[in-house]
Amino acid sequence: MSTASPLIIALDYASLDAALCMADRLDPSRCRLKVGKELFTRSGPDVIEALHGRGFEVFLDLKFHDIPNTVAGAVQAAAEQGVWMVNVHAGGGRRMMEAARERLDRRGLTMHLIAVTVLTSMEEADLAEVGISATPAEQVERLALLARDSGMDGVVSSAWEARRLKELCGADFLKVTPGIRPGFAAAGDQRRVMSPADAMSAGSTHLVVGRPVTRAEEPMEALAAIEAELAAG
Ligand SMILES: O=C(O)c1cc(=O)[nH]c(=O)n1[C@@H]1O[C@H](COP(=O)(O)O)[C@@H](O)[C@H]1O
Repeated sequence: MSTASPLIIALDYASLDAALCMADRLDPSRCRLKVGKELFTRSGPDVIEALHGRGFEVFLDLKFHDIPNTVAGAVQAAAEQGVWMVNVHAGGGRRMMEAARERLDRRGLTMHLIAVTVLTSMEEADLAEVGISATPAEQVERLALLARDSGMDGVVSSAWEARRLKELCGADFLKVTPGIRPGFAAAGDQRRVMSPADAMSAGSTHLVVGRPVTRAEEPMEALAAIEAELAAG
């Protein structure tokens, strides 16, 4: 089932059963689901098949970062499982991203292919420690332009960079932003958070939301509250 909703709910669970329990409480016409490293490492492709069987589109968030041929193969494998979106690390460089794009194009595989810029958990001091003297905002801009020029459909960044990325890369370039906190939710361990409505008006095209929905007593009520915040703008 395809949905027009910008909401992607992060299924951050340690078992297939727990993830499917949550999926069964959500509506595939009102959100997509994100499967990350922990769940996929435990469950393997079974989780993707099970979510597809329930009508959900899946964002496979494995943040591939390796030599070009290896990443191209991994991206091909994701596309052949019918995944809606997959991501790689823009830090893997132009040749890696181009190889992934070329592999999909050559096989006629359609799937959104996006690149992670700077993780929302990283601050300027963390970048300095790995030899990057730019600020997070500067580094996000640099990697977003590289990702666009290397054939990516969009990037993952914090919503705080979305406005600038829209100016630089256009409205159609996907801007998938985690760190979203509706009015009713606590920031928790996220540092650079933004409300759903502010993130959309800044230029985000998709909002990744985890705990505000998955830890709510009634996940669909939490999702409806986010939809109401979006509608109120
Ligand atoms: O790639 C991601 O989805 C991601 C990138 C990033 O920079 N920061 C970030 O929080 N995420 C993911 O977004 C989700 C946020 O979940 P909550 O903080 O519970 O809303 C988690 O699954 C994170 O792994």
